Parts: sequence; structure tokens; C-alpha cells
Amino acid sequence: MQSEQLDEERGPVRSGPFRPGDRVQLTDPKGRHFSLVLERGQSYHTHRGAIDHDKLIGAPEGSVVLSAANTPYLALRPLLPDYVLAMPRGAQVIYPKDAAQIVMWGDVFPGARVLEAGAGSGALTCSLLRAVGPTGHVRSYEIRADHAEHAVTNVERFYGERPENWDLRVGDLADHDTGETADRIVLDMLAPWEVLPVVRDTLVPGGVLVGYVATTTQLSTLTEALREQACWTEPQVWESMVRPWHAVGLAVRPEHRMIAHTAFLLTARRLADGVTPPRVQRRPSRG
Ligand SMILES: C[S@@+](CC[C@H](N)C(=O)[O-])C[C@H]1O[C@@H](n2cnc3c(N)ncnc32)[C@H](O)[C@@H]1O
Repeated sequence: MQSEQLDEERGPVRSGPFRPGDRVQLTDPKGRHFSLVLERGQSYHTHRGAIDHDKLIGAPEGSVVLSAANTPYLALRPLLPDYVLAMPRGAQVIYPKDAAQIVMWGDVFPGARVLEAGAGSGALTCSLLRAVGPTGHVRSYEIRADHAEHAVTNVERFYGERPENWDLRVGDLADHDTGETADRIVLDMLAPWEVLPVVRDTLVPGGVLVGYVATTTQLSTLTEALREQACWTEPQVWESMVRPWHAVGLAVRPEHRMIAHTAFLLTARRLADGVTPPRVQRRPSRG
């Protein structure tokens, strides 16, 4: 792994002129992306000729660099969504549109203690770590060792090193020690209802549970299991659809393609022990 230059306060440097160690995303005239890590004296070989890293080092972000065949490439540091969409994966990742919903409706705040399962490819973990900040903590469980390896590689590559406030455990969330309480819990796994006993006993009163499931049958099983536990507010369920638009001159219209379905989102809040869940007639909107 090539390490990125680290800033003591913020992890890898994410602004200012390009420096050795920076990850750079090049975009060619057809909009294709290529990713490289800058190293003095090295070249990046494209099908339109080589690009010297030294042409980029010291240049401002947003510069255009020419390849040996005079093809222009736009150079920017990848944003977290760019990184997530390009990351190598074992398990399917949570897409940026859903990660944003999870952080907002899961109310993942700076300083929060978050418990997550499964870590999968580590995509959501990157967003959770950013949201809790240096004073918070993310504890991730991943039952499959091969998926955990992807998570470690992806998180370390994004942050430039293993974040001190991240704890990845290779194992079943069901075996979690409930004495290690959490303010927020996010479940992205096949059968989240199976771990609800440990989730109930780990989440603090008022804490938020976020569930992320791909099918309606999983959604039904999860919501009914939560109601049966009788220690939750009424589950809120929704999905997010983002429709990109083509906007050039007067040709302003929706793009022909979109990511239509990823998964359903669910939130519920932990009630204090001994409280009977109130019946809610009308649900607040998730707009
Ligand atoms: C869809 S992936 C998670 C993707 C991840 N959220 C991301 O954004 O990269 C689901 C993961 O849950 C893991 N898993 C399933 N059951 C689990 C359990 N009981 N405890 C821990 N991990 C579990 C699976 O091995 C799988 O890697």
C-alpha cells in the first residue's frame, strides 16, 4: 500500500497543490476516470501516452495535464463518493445516495459511538468515521474474513492509515458484548432480525437503529421483529431514488439511466426499558 501524505489534524491532505503521496483522479475527454498516487520521477501510462507525475506535483487541484500524445486530462483529488464507487469490493457497497441518508436520518454526530455490521467492503465505514470525527468511535463487525480484508484495505487507503477510532472485529455481531454500549447502530446484513437481541441490549435509550435491506421480504421480517421486541418507536421505512439530469443549453431533461433500486432504509429509536411503545397513526415524512 502506498501511503498518502498525512496532515496531523485531518488525515490525508485533501486540499492545496498536489503533493507526492496524494491520490489523484484523472478524467479523460470521454469522462473516464483513472486513479493514481503521485510519486516523484514516476509516469502514469494511459492509452493516449504517458503522464509524468512531476507535471502534477506542485500544480493546483483542478489543473489540466497533457499526456505524451497531447490528450488533456483533468486532475482532481477523488471525493469520498468517487472513492466509494471505484473501490475494490468483496461485498456490495452502500451507495453514496444511501450513505448520506444513513448519516442524516441515523443522526450520526461528531463524538458518537457507532456500531456497524457487516463492514463488507468498508464503504459505509468511511462515511461513518468521517461523521463521528476524531472524538467519536466506530466499531465494525464482519463475519467473513475475506470481506474484512477488503474493508481494512479500503478504509486504510482512504484515510492513509488505520484510523485510531476504528475497531474492526472479524466475527458475528450476535456475539457482541452488550456492556460496550452504542449511540447509533447500523445493520447492513442479510438477516438483521437475528441480531436484534444484542442490538436491543447495546443501544442506549433514545439511540437510533438504522437497517438497510434489499428486499421487501427482509423489510417485512425486520419491521415485524422490531414490533415484537416492543422496545422501539414505530419503524420508519423509505427508499431513496436519485435521478440525475442532463443539462446542456436547452436540452434539459432527466438522464436516460439511473440507479433505480439499491435497498430499503429503516430507522427506529430505542425506548427506555419498561416503556410500552406508543401507537403512531401518522408517520413523519422522510423528505
Ligand atoms: C452488503 S455487505 C455490507 C457492505 C458495507 N455496508 C459497505 O458499505 O461496504 C453485508 C456484510 O454483512 C456481513 N454479515 C452478515 N451477517 C453478519 C453478522 N451476523 N455479523 C457480522 N457481519 C455479518 C456479510 O459477510 C457481508 O460482508
